[in-house]
Amino acid sequence: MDKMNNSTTSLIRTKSDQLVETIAAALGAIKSPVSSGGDAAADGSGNLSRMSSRRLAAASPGRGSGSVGRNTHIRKSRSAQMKFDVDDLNSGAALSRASSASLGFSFSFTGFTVPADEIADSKPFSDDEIAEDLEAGRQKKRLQTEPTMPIYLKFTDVTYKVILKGITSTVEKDILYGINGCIAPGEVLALMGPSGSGKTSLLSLLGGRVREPAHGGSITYNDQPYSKSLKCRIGFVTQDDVLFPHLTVRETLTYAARLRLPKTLTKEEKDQRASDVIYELGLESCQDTMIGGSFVRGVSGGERKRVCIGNEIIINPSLLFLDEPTSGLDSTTALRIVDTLHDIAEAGKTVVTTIHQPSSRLFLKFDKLILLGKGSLLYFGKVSEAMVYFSSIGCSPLIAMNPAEFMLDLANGNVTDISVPSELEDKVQMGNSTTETKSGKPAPAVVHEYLVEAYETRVAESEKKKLKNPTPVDDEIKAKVCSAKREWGASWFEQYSILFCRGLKERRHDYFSWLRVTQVLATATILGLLWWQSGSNNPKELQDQAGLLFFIAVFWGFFPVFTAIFTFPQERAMLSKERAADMYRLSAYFVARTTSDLPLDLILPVLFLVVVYFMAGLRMNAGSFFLTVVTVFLCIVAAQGLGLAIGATLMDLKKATTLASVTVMTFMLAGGYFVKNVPVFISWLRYLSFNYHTYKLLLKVQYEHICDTVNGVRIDDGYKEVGALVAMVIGYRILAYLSLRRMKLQPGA
Ligand SMILES: Nc1ncnc2c1ncn2[C@@H]1O[C@H](COP(=O)(O)OP(=O)(O)OP(=O)(O)O)[C@@H](O)[C@H]1O
Repeated sequence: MDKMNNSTTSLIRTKSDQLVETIAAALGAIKSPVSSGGDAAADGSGNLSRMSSRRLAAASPGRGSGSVGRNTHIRKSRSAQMKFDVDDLNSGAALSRASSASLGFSFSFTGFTVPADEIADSKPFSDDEIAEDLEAGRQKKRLQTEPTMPIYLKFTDVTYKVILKGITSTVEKDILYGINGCIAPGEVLALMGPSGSGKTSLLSLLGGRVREPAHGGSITYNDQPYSKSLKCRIGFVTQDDVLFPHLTVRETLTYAARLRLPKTLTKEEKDQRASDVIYELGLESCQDTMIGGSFVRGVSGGERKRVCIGNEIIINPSLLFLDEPTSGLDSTTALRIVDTLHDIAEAGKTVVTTIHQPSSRLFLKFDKLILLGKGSLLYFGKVSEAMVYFSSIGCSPLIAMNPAEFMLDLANGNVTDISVPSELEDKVQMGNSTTETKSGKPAPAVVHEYLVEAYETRVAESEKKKLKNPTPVDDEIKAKVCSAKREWGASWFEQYSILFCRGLKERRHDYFSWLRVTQVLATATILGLLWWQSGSNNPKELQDQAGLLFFIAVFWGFFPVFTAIFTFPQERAMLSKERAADMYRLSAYFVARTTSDLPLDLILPVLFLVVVYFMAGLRMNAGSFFLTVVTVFLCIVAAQGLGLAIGATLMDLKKATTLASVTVMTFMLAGGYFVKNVPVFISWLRYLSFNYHTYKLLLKVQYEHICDTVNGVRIDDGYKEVGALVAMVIGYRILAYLSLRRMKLQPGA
């Protein structure tokens, strides 16, 4: 028997266990400056050992409870700190390898990763191997992420309401009613509840994503209120995957690293971090695949979700919020993602995630749980103690049931296959139709009321008292949270150039879209054929040719407006998300976004004019051709400005296209070709029309050497027209920029 035990033990003793012992001994000898001597070392090794064998422990509901007791979070956070101490000793590599090996998924927040199959081998370590590992760790130390600042998140009596503005009245809708809870570094908190129970709202509030003072109660980070400096310490993964569909996985993460990582890192170091994250999240095989979207096939849903998580963990956040990271994924992929979250938490981060219908295996992996029902708190505490709590209030499953399903049923007020306490049964027996359903079970509203009351009377007060205890962090760390200083990852010019390149890459398919090129060339050829070698030798010919010039002014005034309208409404979600994370200055984004389209704006009209100009036999000299190209270019940029301004102001494609079509039509009619004798009271309209100024300039370029007036339009020096177009180019863009500035960030974005 003993023999058998011994062999089993030796099998269970993996490389990590041996390493843990070695490191614990080393720690004991060296005495890390952060840990408090031998005790801390022992504690740390215990935790490290727990981490490496977490997979075994996670399967048990008792995980994180029992002997670990009330101080789990403090000890866990110590474990996280210990991890960094250990990393400092260059030994973290093998430890995290061992922990990821059991997941079959290579993840290490220390930056050292090795393919899972390489690690899975359970052959005991030799001393030489350990030395090699330590040596490797020393060599790769520069790849490590900097230690995370621990953040304890506490929230007390959090309420939230939205104001719904109707046509005649304004209604207030309560979303959350007095939610309490806390989470420490090293822990993963799950927010669970039926659809519409307020999970996303609570997550957005905790993540500092709700700006308006519509919420009550207190939310603190290391006992300090939210401040802008926290933005760069918070990662927020939204429910919808907001990514650029035409960028590859590597490009997405590289641009995020370049924009978000601090200026102290070089470009190479930032790119290396992106590579580390790709490796850590197991995205190597799809790193050069496009993300994809509704119209483009790309990476799978699980991979996309991991890219979203990578986008956030790349900044090494202290707090990571995730809105339904496992929705729509199969249970194995979901499990992988939750394992990843655990690995992230183990590195000293505080992780909060909403979760929808988890499997029982997945559910038991979380440390803490908040169960919401219609915006009220039904349970807050350890996951492992949730079932005990519900049975203590008289609610237990009558058949074998996934605990998450049982709790969601309760939160929905559905007590089929669930035993209810005598209090509720009594209400049913009284035969009141409002308290009883057809099946003789208490009505959902009654169950909800009972659960809310039970939590408030039995647990809420003692939990609130616990929340008043100060968090165990230094004043220096607390002060860092309050600092109002906002730090950009890159200078304005760097932000501009990164965003410019990203814009070019994202829209490269547009630039070389044969559809657009064909559209322009086909129109040009038809125009060339219709006006084939037209002359300007007599007034009739002149009038005919002026018609072509007017059409050119209208064509290049019309298209840019309608393409530019889509720019900001389409990128709204991305802009909201990136601005909420303070990734860049709005001005850098705006200038980059508007200038990255310019190359195409120049290529297409040149192609168009090369065909039309020579087919239609317009004035044959290089100067005239060049001035015609410049005029058309000015018209395009002015028209684009109008489109950008309309799109940014309305941020609604339907409204924007309606307004744009009316405006473009008005400008076209006021352009000076169709109506000559415009009434004085409306004649000012033409000065607002870019078609009018472009038409006048085109007439000047073609006919200034022949006549003073063409088709009723006077030809003068052209300065006014150029001035007006330049004013439009700038003015409309300023309007668009100001509209974007006042754009509200969407909560949860
Ligand atoms: N800005 C808003 N305007 C109107 N109603 C809102 C607003 N924000 C939230 N709500 C309402 O508040 C309730 C909670 O919404 P929330 O998105 O937080 O729920 P949820 O639990 O995350 O739901 P789901 O699981 O379906 O995503 C819902 O009834 C929702 O309609």
